[in-house]
Amino acid sequence: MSTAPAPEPRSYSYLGPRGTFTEAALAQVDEARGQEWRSVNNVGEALEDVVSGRSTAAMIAIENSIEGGVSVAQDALSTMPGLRIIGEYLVRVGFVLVVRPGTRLEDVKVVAAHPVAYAQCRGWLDRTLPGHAHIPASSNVQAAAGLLENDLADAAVAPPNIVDHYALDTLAHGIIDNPNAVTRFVLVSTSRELPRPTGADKTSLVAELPVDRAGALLELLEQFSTRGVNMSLLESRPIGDELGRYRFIIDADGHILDERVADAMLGVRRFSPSVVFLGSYPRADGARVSFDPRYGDDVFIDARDWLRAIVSGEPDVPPRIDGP
Ligand SMILES: O=C(O)C(=O)C[C@]1(C(=O)O)C=C[C@@H](O)C=C1
Repeated sequence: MSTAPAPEPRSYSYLGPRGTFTEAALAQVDEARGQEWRSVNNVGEALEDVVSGRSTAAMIAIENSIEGGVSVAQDALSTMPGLRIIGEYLVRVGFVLVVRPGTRLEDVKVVAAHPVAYAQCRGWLDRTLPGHAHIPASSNVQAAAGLLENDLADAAVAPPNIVDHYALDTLAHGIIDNPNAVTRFVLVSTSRELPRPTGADKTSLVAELPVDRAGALLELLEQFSTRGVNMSLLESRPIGDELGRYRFIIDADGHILDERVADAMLGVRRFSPSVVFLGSYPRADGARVSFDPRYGDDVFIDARDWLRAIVSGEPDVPPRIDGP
């Protein structure tokens, strides 16, 4: 009797050290349980692990409800070839201010924080510690761990459970400017296999505009609106080669195997000098995509069959009785 081959061991890279929100996002991935987890120092290293084959996939933060897009992640996904988003995960975030035991609030002059975390606590920090200086840290947990490694900073912005792991004192709880803050994470791999459509999917892409063409951005947006495809994210990032050149990061509702999304992608490809498909994957919130029946799969298929019949000289395809 032949037995099925054992599944290949997998490894997952994430921004460490242990205790980061990125680790909490990875903990939501069923297939990652019991597999190797590689703690790395930044998003570039996590994605490099995937490209080089050291890791099967990497979890990276892509957007925060207060700070917006995580630019380092958006830029890396736009420029490193061969990467695909295969899953999306949400983590509610909150922060405390921690210090070495004995430090008082009035002693705090320098605060270590991950830039995205700092931006989310900026209002509280400016009000409570006017004139403080900020030292960027590679992650929220590293900001806190660094307090015990050197005295470059007096305090750190860190996740609420940090004192369970490090001998630090909490000076203030709930320092985030909006208590409902959420960070969106994506799982990235080099797999060419498309996650199957679920009816609650998202498609991510990056597109550049034709140079110096009036209305080019409107034309990009029309590729989606004329196919009834809703966009949930549109952000611009500088391409970097000269002033005034931008690429657009787009999240659209639906899966590339949905006819209306595929047709919109063909439109973008015809119009944009550079378009990168980043993936179609299930939405973390599970919200089903709603769209006008005029943009259902059957309408696109019918139109294609009609055209094919004309071109190949086949008998006329009868008109759609429920036509748009
Ligand atoms: O994962 C962590 O804990 C991080 O420090 C990273 C990160 C990010 O890269 O945006 C993740 C979530 C928070 O909103 C702030 C920072």
